[in-house]
Formats: sequence, C-alpha cells, structure tokens
Amino acid sequence: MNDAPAAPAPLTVLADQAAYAEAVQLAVDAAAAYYGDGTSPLDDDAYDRLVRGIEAYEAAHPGQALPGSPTGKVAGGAVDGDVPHTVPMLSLDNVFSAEDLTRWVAGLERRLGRPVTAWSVEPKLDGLAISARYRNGRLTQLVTRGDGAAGEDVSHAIGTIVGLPGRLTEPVTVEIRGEVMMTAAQFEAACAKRTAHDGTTFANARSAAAGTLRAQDRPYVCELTFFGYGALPLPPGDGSELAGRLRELPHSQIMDLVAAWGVGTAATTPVAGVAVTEVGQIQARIEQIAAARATLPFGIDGIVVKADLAADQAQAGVGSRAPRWAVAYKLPAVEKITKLVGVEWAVGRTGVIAPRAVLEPVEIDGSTVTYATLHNPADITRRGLMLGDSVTVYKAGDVIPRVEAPVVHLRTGDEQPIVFPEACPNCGDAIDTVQERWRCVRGRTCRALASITYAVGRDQLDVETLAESRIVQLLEAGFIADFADLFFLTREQILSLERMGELSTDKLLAALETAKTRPLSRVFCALGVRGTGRSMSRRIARHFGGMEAVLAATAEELQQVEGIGPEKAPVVVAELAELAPLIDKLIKAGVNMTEPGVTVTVATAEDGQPVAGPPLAGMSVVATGTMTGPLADLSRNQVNELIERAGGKASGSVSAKTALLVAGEKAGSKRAKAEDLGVRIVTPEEFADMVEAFL
Ligand SMILES: NC(=O)c1ccc[n+]([C@@H]2O[C@H](COP(=O)([O-])OP(=O)(O)OC[C@H]3O[C@@H](n4cnc5c(N)ncnc54)[C@H](O)[C@@H]3O)[C@@H](O)[C@H]2O)c1
Ligand SMILES: [Zn+2]
Repeated sequence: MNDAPAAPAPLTVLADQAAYAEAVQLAVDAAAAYYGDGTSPLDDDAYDRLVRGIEAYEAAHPGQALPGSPTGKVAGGAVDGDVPHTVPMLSLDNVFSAEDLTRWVAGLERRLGRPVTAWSVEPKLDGLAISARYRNGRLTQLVTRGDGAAGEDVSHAIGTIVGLPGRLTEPVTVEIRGEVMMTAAQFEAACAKRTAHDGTTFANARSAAAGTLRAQDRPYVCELTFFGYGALPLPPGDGSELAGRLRELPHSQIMDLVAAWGVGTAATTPVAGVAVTEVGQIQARIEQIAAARATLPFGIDGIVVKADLAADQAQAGVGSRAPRWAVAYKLPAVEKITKLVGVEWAVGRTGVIAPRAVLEPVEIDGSTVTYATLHNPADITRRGLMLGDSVTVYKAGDVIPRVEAPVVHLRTGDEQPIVFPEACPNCGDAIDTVQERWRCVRGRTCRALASITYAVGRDQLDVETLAESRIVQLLEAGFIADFADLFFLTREQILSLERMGELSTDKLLAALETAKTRPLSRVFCALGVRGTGRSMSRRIARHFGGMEAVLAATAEELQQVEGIGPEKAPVVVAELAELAPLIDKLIKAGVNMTEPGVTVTVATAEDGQPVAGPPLAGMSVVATGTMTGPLADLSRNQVNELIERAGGKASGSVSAKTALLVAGEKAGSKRAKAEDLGVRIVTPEEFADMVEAFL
C-alpha cells in the first residue's frame, strides 16, 4: 500500500437502458445469492464494478433509475427479513486511499464544527453482520442484517459459533453486533465435511460462512467464528445502568466490556482495534493491518475507522445507508474467480512431486496471476477440483497465489477430472504416495544428477573435467548428494572411482578449487532457482552484491531487480529458503559469495552529486559475431558478464531499446538490424577500450 492517489475505480460501462436494466437484475441476483447461501456468480471486484457502472448510469440519466436498483441500499436491496432491528443495521461508506480518508475526516469535522476527539481503528472482518441478543446473560436470538431494518432469525446457529457463548460472564441484557465468519481452519474442516457428504465444496470462507449460517437441514454441522464490533442497550430505550453506560462510553471501552463478557473480538488477534487521536496514527494503523492481512487466519477486506466518542457519533448521526461517523478503508480484493485450465506436476529438489495450477490470467492485488499452488494431490481431491472449473484464487501481498476452491455452482458439465501422474514425471520411477505430499521414490537423487550437472556446467561453476558419467559414479558411491558435496571430496574418494588415475584426480581437485572462486552471479546461477537463468542471476548478483543480501531480501525487495515481477518474487524467496542448507554448505566449503566490482547502490560524492557511474550504466548492449582482440578468449556468456559488470544489460536481440551493438566478424543479421534502427555499433576492440577497467 502507498500514498499515491487511488486510480479511478474501474466500472462496467453500460451503453443503454437495456444494458442498465440487465445490470440491475444481475446485481440484485448476485447480492441475493451473496447474502443468502453465498453462491454469487461474481467475485467482489466484479460486483463492485457492476454497481459503480449502475451508479454512473443513474448519475448520467437522472429519472431513469429503476426502483429495484441496488445503489444507496443496505445489502443492495436484495435481501429482507421479518425480525425488526431495534436500531438499523447499516452498511459503511468506503474510502480507497489516504487522500480519500483525509478528505472524509475533514468532511466529518466540518459537520461537527470541531475536531474529532479520538478515533478507533479496527479490521473490517470479511463475513456477515449479525445481531446477537442476550437476556440476563443468555444468548436468546440471532438475527442477520437483512435490509438493515429487519433481518432473518438464524437462532438455530446458536451453539455452533465460537466467540458467541451461550452464556456471558455477567447476567447482562444487551445486543451485541459483529461479524460471523470462518477461520482458515474452519473453512478447511467445512470443505472436508461437505466433500464427504456430496463431493462438492465451498468457494471461499465467506460464502461458506453465509451458507452455513442459514443452513438448517444439513446433516453435518460446521463451526463458525464471531468477532464483535459493537454493543447496544436492549431494548434501545432501556433505563438500566448498563444501558446508560453503553450510550455514553467510547466505542473502544465498549469493546473492552464486550470482551470481558466472554465474547470474541479482534483484541486477541494481531490486528486488534486501537484508539488514537491523530489522523497520522490512523494511517499508520491502517498500514499495519494491511501488512498483516496475508498472514491472518481469517479474511479482512478493509479497515474500519470510527469516531470513538459517543458524543461525536451522536452529533454526526447516520444516513439512510451508513453512519456518518464511521468509514471503511477498502483494501484491494485478494480473491478472484478465474478458470483452472491445467495442472502441471513438477519434481522439487527433495523429490516432492507438487501440482501447480495453470490459470486463465487474472489480475489480483495489482499483479497478473497465471499460476497458483495446489499443495498436493490430497488437497485437489479434498477440494474436488476439476479441469475447466471456475475457481477462487487467493493472493495477498508477497504470498504465492493459491487456488482456494472450485465455484461449484458455476459448473457447466464440461469439467474434466484432473489426472494424477502414475510415475515420477522427472525420472519415470515409482511415486511414494504414503504421505499427502507425494515423492519420487528416489527422493533427492531424482533430481540430483540433473541439478549437479547443471551446477558444474560451463556457464555456472565451470568444473571442466567433471563429466556426467563421473557425477553418476560419485552419486552411486554415495560420496555426494548435491553439488556442494563436491567441494568436500577427498583425494582418496576420487581415486577410488573406477577409471580414475592420479593425474585426473589432481586435475579435478584443482578444477574444484578454481570453481570456488567464481563470482556470485555464477554461484547463484548454479543453484538452479526456478525462473533465474544466467542473465537473471547476473542481475540479482549485481543488485545485491553478496549472497547474504540476496538471502535477506524480501519478495518486495527482489522486485527491484529487472525482470522479477510480483508473481516470480515470492517463488524465488521460497526456493532460496529451501536452498538455505545447500548454501550454508557452499559457504563452509569456502565458495565465493560476492560479486566482484559491484557498486550496489548509486554512489553520491560528498557534495551530494552522483559520481560517474560505470561506463555502460543503463545501456542495453548486444554482442554478436566472433569476438577479437582482448575479447577473443571470452565465451558469449563471459562477454555478457562483462557487459553487466560494466553496468549494462546484456541482451540477445537487437531492438529499438538497444543502446550499443558489439559487432565482431560475421555479425550478420543483427548488424543489419542495428544499422536499420540507427543503433550505435562498435568493434570488439573499441568495446574493450570502453570497459577496460572491468576486463
Ligand atoms: N460477490 C457478490 O456478488 C457481492 C454481492 C453483494 C455485495 N458484495 C460485497 O459486499 C460489499 C458490500 O457489502 P456490505 O454492505 O455488506 O458491507 P460493507 O462492505 O459496506 O461494510 C459494512 C459491513 O462491514 C462489516 N464490518 C466488518 N468489520 C466491521 C467493524 N469492525 N465495524 C463495523 N462493521 C464491520 C459489517 O458487517 C457491516 O455490515 C461490496 O463491496 C461487495 O464487494 C459482493
Ligand atoms: Zn523421480
């Protein structure tokens, strides 16, 4: 999250009255399903876009608004109930940025004619609003929000909601309001129960909670969680001492009371409500809550900011749809509905065979998601996923996106079962399916040969004399399990191999000594981190300068490296965590972990002026043809390393972005293209002069 002004919210453009009428119908149906049994065909983003489109149409065509329109109504006007609320249960107005919030605060203070004394900042729990009526300390009735004026009696759910005890610690008569939802664990358990029952599952925790709250005839019971966010006198005009206190206490102190009665509140979570006095403090707490979102065991879709004092609230009053003393700071949607188009099976370093979902690309939380984790085969079965399913996909911040569940009510009948592999997709050997995480029976060795061969290859550690057949021998002898073990081989061990003489043993040992001195870019490349080939490894090494810094980098920091986007970054972080023991072993072996000649940050001289950067700073450089002169002995990869050391970006193809072409003999088509585009062309000798300091 940042302080940049929010982009105008996207909306569904409605061309004419017919499109408008259709949109109203879709929105009302979706909202009815959303608040009803949780089976909306739209994700929240799609619904919000639709409603904004409806609002825009109505603004442009006053007088044409349909009475059934969802705008300006609690729950979009799509639900009702027969149990009147004592005091209306309203919705909340939204803000989307720090600027919006500041403006909202100013508006409220203008209305009051004075500053708001204190603010309460709490998580906006992503569930369903409910009113719980306690009489003499006993829970007697549960009512949904409905249309705000009246709700539906769901007292049958009493006893299944953690945080709403049947009996309070004190015999008080009070109405508690709050949110009913499912925690991640409750959602998992609910899905398992439903799958066992009818082979299907819930699309996400919110819809599972909605469906569960209203379900009465299910043969299985699912647990829910309640977090309170308010308490009212019951009945509203009650003259008791408690009623008086509830009318006078600040919201934050009422919440302390609610918790003391034994009701669940956010106070026990990392995103507890806080009371503050400065707008800057509100913003700071919003940022903390937003940052914690991905790690919470329950869903939040924003932060609620309320005037804390009863006097401020009373003076501000309420509108028809929402109170004027509270606002929801909305966070971007982290869950979207898209299609599961395929499942790929990859064998990890430890031999774990993991499924990965291939998705119809979808924009979530500011990035395009095309892959998502599916955990393991048991998880696929548990969720009853099928190829072609519409699925809910979750991604927040830097976490790796995951498929939450199929949206069963969107099935068309064309969905196909997901086929599980019968043999290891890497080596063809058997699969050990005893545990939920399947493994190749060869375990680490399944991928060891390929990964060690890659690590010692020319563009990585370049251990010249180590042929693949030797690596097989070493693996079979049990001398090595990964490439770091190579550096601990003894002379005796190598000599004991078949067809290995003294001379070649010494050669190999010497080659291994040299390999320890390779620059970080090559050592990093040798690790074989998914999605990081040679040039990406060079960029990472140049950016961070040392392995320690690479390992310490967060997904967000990694994204500063060109070519690492929000989808790749968390994968790299996860892979590096998995590789930590191997990297430790390499460090123990004395393998170099730094990138020579790297200036990590833009240096500034004492007078604050930037000092001259490396000669190719910011330039995209292509080398082609046969290198001559001082570059004659360099492989193409080494030339590219040289370009990057000198601050440039090595590229394989000439384009309008190319700043320089190093054209050796027989340069051919790239030279022609560079001439066409007017790209500067130099000979290998001229280039060697330019980067002399880096040779
Ligand atoms: N997918 C769909 O088809 C669909 C349909 C209708 C609505 N929706 C979603 O619902 C949203 C609007 O729903 P809404 O009007 O129910 O809620 P809202 O987002 O306008 O916020 C009001 C609600 O926030 C809840 N809340 C959570 N924490 C709270 C706290 N600490 N203090 C006070 N209230 C708290 C309460 O339940 C309250 O009723 C839309 O933005 C849309 O994304 C989706
Ligand atoms: Zn295998």
